[in-house]
Amino acid sequence: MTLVLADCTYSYGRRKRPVLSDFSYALPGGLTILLGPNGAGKSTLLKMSASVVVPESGSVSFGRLRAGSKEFRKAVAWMPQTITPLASLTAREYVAYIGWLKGMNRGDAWSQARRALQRVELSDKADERTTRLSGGQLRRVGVAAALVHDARVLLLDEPTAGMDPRQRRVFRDILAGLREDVRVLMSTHDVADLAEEADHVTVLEAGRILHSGTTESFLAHTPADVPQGRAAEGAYTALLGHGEP
Ligand SMILES: Nc1ncnc2c1ncn2[C@@H]1O[C@H](COP(=O)(O)OP(=O)(O)OP(=O)(O)O)[C@@H](O)[C@H]1O
Repeated sequence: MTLVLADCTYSYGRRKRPVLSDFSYALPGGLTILLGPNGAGKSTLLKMSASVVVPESGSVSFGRLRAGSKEFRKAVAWMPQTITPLASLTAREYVAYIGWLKGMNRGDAWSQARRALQRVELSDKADERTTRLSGGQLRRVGVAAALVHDARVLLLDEPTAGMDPRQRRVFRDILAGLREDVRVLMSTHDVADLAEEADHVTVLEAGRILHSGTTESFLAHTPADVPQGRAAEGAYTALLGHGEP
């Protein structure tokens, strides 16, 4: 059972050209990295998959769960690209609030928020107002919020942006420690980020899938003259034929 987008079209405003047109995608198992240049449609794809925005046509589902249903909301977690700090909420309250929005009862949301903050090593900031956190700390609050309700699909929009190297390591360990049946789709501009851990790579350009397959099949695009350690970058550049990560 997986997350499936079938023939989805979405545009920001009636007169705008669709960002995604008749777009179909089935999220593979394990960890999938979503790559693509600025404006390719990665955030839009993640938002549509999370049912945060609704396609004009087509459908989004997770097994028998239709996007928008309460069960779908519980099963699918989304971490936005920008975590908006709220002066009235501490880190723990923020994470618990997301848990509550996802259908947890207040008690569970409160206790699981503590545990989720522990996982991102932010226990010492649990009672700090979110407006007083650094950019990297806020992203970790975002990761904790995505983890709090034990979702079966995690949709993460540039989760590692702004994280220091130690926190990236912690994040990798979190991914490695997820239950085997949890599927993750995460966007990143750091092409080498998680290239070793990822099971699959999907590359978007201008709303189209340029490549979607195993990490091995992605790395097979690496030109022969690319130095060691830069294979992922080489494969990405070769696939795009141009362009920056
Ligand atoms: N709220 C919005 N209103 C209007 N247009 C938007 C909005 N959000 C995104 N777009 C447009 O939709 C297209 C895809 O944007 P999207 O954010 O999905 O790309 P992305 O691949 O995530 O980019 P980035 O790597 O810069 O985060 C872009 O052309 C962008 O200008």
